[in-house]
Amino acid sequence: MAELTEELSSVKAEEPGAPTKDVRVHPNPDPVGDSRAGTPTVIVDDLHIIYRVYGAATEAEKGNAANALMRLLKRQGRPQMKEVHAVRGVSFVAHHGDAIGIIGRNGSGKSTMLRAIAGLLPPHSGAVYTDGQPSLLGVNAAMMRELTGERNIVLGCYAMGMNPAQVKEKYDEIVEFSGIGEFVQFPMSTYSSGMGARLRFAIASAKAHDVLLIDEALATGDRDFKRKSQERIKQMRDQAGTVFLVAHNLDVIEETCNRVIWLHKGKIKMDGDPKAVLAAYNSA
Ligand SMILES: Nc1ncnc2c1ncn2[C@@H]1O[C@H](COP(=O)(O)OP(=O)(O)OP(=O)(O)O)[C@@H](O)[C@H]1O
Repeated sequence: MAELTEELSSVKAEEPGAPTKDVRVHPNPDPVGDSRAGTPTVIVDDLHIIYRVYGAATEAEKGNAANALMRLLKRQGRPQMKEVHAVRGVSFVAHHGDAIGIIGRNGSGKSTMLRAIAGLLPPHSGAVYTDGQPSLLGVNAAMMRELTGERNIVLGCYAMGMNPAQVKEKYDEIVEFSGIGEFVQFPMSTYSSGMGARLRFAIASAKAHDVLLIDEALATGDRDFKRKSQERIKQMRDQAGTVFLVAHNLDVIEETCNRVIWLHKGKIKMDGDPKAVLAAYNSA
């Protein structure tokens, strides 16, 4: 309970029955200009996410005649459900104006945690509280590959809640930012993975987001695009948005984020200043 600050108490007081322990509050070390900057925007409280995989069998349970006979004799069905405990008791508080890098080895739970913050995965236990609507921009963000870039821009903008006049106003800027040029008239199935990623980011970032979750979407862009996208993330922070960035490219994390969370086997191994966390991660 020592780690629970007054700030968090006041936010969580509005949630009847909300758990009040094991939440780490991290002060924003680099607050930006907006008056909301520094106030909590995402609270993750002792979050556990468990996937259930049906029909998965261990080596020992795999289908051989002896195992099948034993199951028949014991009147058991096929090997049942397996559980993957992907996020194991994660707690932290993010603030308006934060850009938080999430790092960790393959399978450490980064994407799972982002999907849970976006509300796409229900917690097994614990909770996620958000101020504003989180938007997840991932490698597989919904785009229609058979449609042109142009159609995807229009549909993507509508999906983010823009009206036709706003789409018209933003269209040229999105094409310009994505740098895909005349390819905007081509089906997205003809795009390289970098071009697709640039267009996705250009569409998603055309709107101000309370909480934008970016999962490896910047990984395939070239240097020029990385610079532009980092500049745009900075603008979002200035507008008091909160950005979460999952990336294996640690340079992008270091240049873009004011805070880094290192996940290891579903738990937070370290949380703090990017330089310190990245140094520890690199020497692990
Ligand atoms: N849909 C799913 N069903 C079952 N298990 C899953 C599913 N998605 C992820 N997992 C498991 O959850 C754990 C965490 O996976 P996750 O994708 O969140 O890790 P990650 O840190 O994002 O990995 P990477 O760096 O490889 O993208 C892994 O053990 C993975 O096998």
